Amino acid sequence: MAGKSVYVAGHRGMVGQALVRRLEQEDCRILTAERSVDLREQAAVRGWFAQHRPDAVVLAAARVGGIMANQTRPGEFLYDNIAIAANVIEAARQQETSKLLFLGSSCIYPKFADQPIAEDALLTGPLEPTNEAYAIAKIAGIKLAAAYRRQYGCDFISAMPTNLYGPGDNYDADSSHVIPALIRRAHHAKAAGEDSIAIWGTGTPRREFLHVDDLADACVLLLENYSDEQHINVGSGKDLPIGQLAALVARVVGFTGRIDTDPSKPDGTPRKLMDSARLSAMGWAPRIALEDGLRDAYAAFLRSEARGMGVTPPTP
Ligand SMILES: NC(=O)C1=CN([C@@H]2O[C@H](COP(=O)(O)OP(=O)(O)OC[C@H]3O[C@@H](n4cnc5c(N)ncnc54)[C@H](OP(=O)(O)O)[C@@H]3O)[C@@H](O)[C@H]2O)C=CC1
Ligand SMILES: C[C@H]1O[C@H](OP(=O)(O)OP(=O)(O)OC[C@H]2O[C@@H](n3cnc4c(=O)[nH]c(N)nc43)[C@H](O)[C@@H]2O)[C@@H](O)[C@@H](O)C1=O
Repeated sequence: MAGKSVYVAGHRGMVGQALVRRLEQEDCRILTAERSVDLREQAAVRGWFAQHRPDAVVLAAARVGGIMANQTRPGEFLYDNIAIAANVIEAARQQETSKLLFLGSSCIYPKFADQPIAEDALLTGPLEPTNEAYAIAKIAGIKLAAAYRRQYGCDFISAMPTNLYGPGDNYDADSSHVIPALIRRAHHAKAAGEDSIAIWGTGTPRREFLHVDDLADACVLLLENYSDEQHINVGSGKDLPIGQLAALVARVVGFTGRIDTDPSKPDGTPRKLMDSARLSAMGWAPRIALEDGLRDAYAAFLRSEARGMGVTPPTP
């Protein structure tokens, strides 16, 4: 990284913000693009790359959302993510970018893959229907990076993060992932003195969570040390049922009421714990335990609520 220019695509998002925080500790120049550069537009992306010619790219821009957003807006998730991946990867090839890291997601794996899921489970079975569109776009991105390595010799690599959370998350009630949704719901129920909250689905699906700062460390390690076609899993190695997660979030937030389930909402895949042994062998390990990470995320939520209301945030 020393002396290189690194373009963080999607720097306003949760992962992009974490990457910028992490790259600020490196001897590199961070490049970002205005949001007016719509990465779905081929000419805009080509123009930006021709002007800035980054040495390295981390592709953390995507149409992202939780289970409900994925299920109800598959057209956007498929089109936007295919277009963003194709435009950025092709522009990087044209401008001879020396390193590119594409970010996929653990939802690329078959719904009933053996657990923990190793990288070679890709394309061995049917996908989870709630996020099939997003998964297909992400698989296309992995395959494009791999094909460009094979055909053109581009040093393009891919990482598959598990479910992420942390500062800068999306707290929208309908489109968010489970952790920000539960933080928000428990916080507002506590403030309103309500005696219960409901979680979507049955509470039995298991999920593996990783704090976004641990992902940023993994990305820098891969950028500096990894150069191969094989995509790399990035997970914490631990999962838990959503019902238990909800109890943990309630404890962190200080909500003491009942936690009900809402089986009319989708459960999604029953389990997607990844095998991250390849990355561990390179010397990476997560540093942030789930409960500590949830406290950090709740503090960030309080800061963002306070900014919205123009007041000083309370202590969590
Ligand atoms: N969050 C998670 O749990 C996981 C995320 N990932 C991957 O990590 C990456 C980042 O996700 P995350 O940070 O959570 O998502 P966010 O939604 O927080 O950030 C995505 C960023 O991409 C930008 N973006 C979206 N569309 C365009 C576009 N057409 N042109 C320019 N910029 C665009 C968004 O800008 P704007 O908001 O202005 O539209 C936003 O800043 C994605 O590739 C995602 O697939 C992988 C596994 C899990
Ligand atoms: C990262 C990953 O994110 C998405 O997949 P997902 O893992 O299913 O993500 P999720 O965080 O939205 O839900 C996790 C679990 O939690 C349950 N759940 C309970 N209560 C709420 C709730 O209030 N909101 C949400 N969103 N989920 C809830 C929910 O029913 C599910 O069982 C993919 O579409 C895809 O984008 C992807 O790759």
